[in-house]
Amino acid sequence: MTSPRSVDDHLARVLERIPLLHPLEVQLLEAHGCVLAEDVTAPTDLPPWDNSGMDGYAVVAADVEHAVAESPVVLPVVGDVPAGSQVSHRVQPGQVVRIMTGAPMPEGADAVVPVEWTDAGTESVTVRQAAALGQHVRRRGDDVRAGEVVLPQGTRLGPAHVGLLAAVGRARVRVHPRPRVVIISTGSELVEPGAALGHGQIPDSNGPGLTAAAREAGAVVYRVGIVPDDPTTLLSTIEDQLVRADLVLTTGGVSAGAYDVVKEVLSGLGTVEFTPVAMQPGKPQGFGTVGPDATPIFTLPGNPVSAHVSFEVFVRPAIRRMLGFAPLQRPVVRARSTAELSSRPGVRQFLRGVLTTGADGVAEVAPASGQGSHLLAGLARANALIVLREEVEAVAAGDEVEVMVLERRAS
Ligand SMILES: Nc1nc2c(c(=O)[nH]1)N[C@H]1C(S)=C(S)[C@@H](COP(=O)(O)OP(=O)(O)OC[C@H]3O[C@@H](n4cnc5c(N)ncnc54)[C@H](O)[C@@H]3O)O[C@H]1N2
Ligand code: MOO
Ligand SMILES: [Mg+2]
Repeated sequence: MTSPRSVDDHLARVLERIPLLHPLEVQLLEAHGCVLAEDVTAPTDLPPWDNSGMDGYAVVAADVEHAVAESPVVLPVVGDVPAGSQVSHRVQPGQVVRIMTGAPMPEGADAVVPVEWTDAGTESVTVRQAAALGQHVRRRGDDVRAGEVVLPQGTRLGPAHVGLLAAVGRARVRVHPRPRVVIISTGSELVEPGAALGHGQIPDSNGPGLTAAAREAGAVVYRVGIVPDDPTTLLSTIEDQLVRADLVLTTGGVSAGAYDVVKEVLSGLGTVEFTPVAMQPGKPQGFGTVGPDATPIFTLPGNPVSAHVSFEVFVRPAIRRMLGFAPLQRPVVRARSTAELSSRPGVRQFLRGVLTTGADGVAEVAPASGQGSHLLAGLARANALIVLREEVEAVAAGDEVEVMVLERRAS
């Protein structure tokens, strides 16, 4: 039996073989959540022209400088500029134009009197309060200057970035695209969730669970479904799926069982290596590339918790690398353990944990009940993984431990 590799060594070998996906031009909304692969410059100033910051009246500030409630100034309204109006107006001293928020300032006007400071007149208006020079005028270019890089390459596009791209007139943009991940659950005991169960059968929970995990990590996921423990079917399924995959994930069939067909089929195909990793759960791991395009493939262990933990430790960083994200890992914090813990030396232990803030404001983590690799409900209760590194053998209650924070929050 091959001697186990460390988690760090296995992860490094995996990441060496994971490419950053080539940039593609995609529709603006498809780019949401992706990493920008170009510097985006603004073709024009933003705002593109001076405009009103208030619904009110565009005035010459000097005309209203003495306006007060007891001695208002009355001026003729010579035009009306709703937002979107394409008519250009001009204001001469002694005149005003009614204007709405966002509408272009008429030539000659240099301040806006909000409607609340007036009688809201349409033929003439009574102004009861002075507007200072430039007041409530939003200047051309005060947000963005023409030619300015508004978003540099490498920006991960969140909602405000998508809005800004639209504001500078971009309908398409170059990004590192989402990797297409194919997920195959292997096991002759598996049936689709919801189907009637015969003796010895269980629903496929890895397929849906890892589909959700890969989506959350930013991938586009094709869940192929269930493949029985039959080498021919498995081989043809993998070969068929390669055309649409940037990454393949299988679960099950990689341990020491008589029907562990993933190992059997992939050992003779591509460069897949089956190496135990010194971790618990998640010991049996396989990784390599298959097919003409050297598509990376992970063969994850079948036990549901082992599959999810392996995803967190190896697959999620790989998906993030393809997307161009940094950092690749989940955030790690230190927290006080509420319980005594133990771990085998030389093995990195990942315990499901519930991370909270203690009464004294210090982060505190409690092991979620049950740590067996088949106990999925315990994983669903957890919002963190307690990481006991190789050199750790025992943790006393109250000691600090390393905690990998999962995005899910305990309710
Ligand atoms: N003799 C040995 N037996 C096992 C060893 C070992 O070293 N020697 N390792 C154990 C460890 S650790 C793990 S982890 C598992 C990994 O096994 P496989 O990857 O070969 O997975 P299977 O045997 O196919 O399934 C294991 C377990 O998980 C259930 N399973 C599988 N796929 C799914 C799915 N899609 N949804 C829900 N549940 C699934 C399956 O029914 C089994 O109960 O091997 C240990 N054994
Ligand atoms: O290493 Mo296995 O992944 O415990 O259950
Ligand atoms: Mg097995």
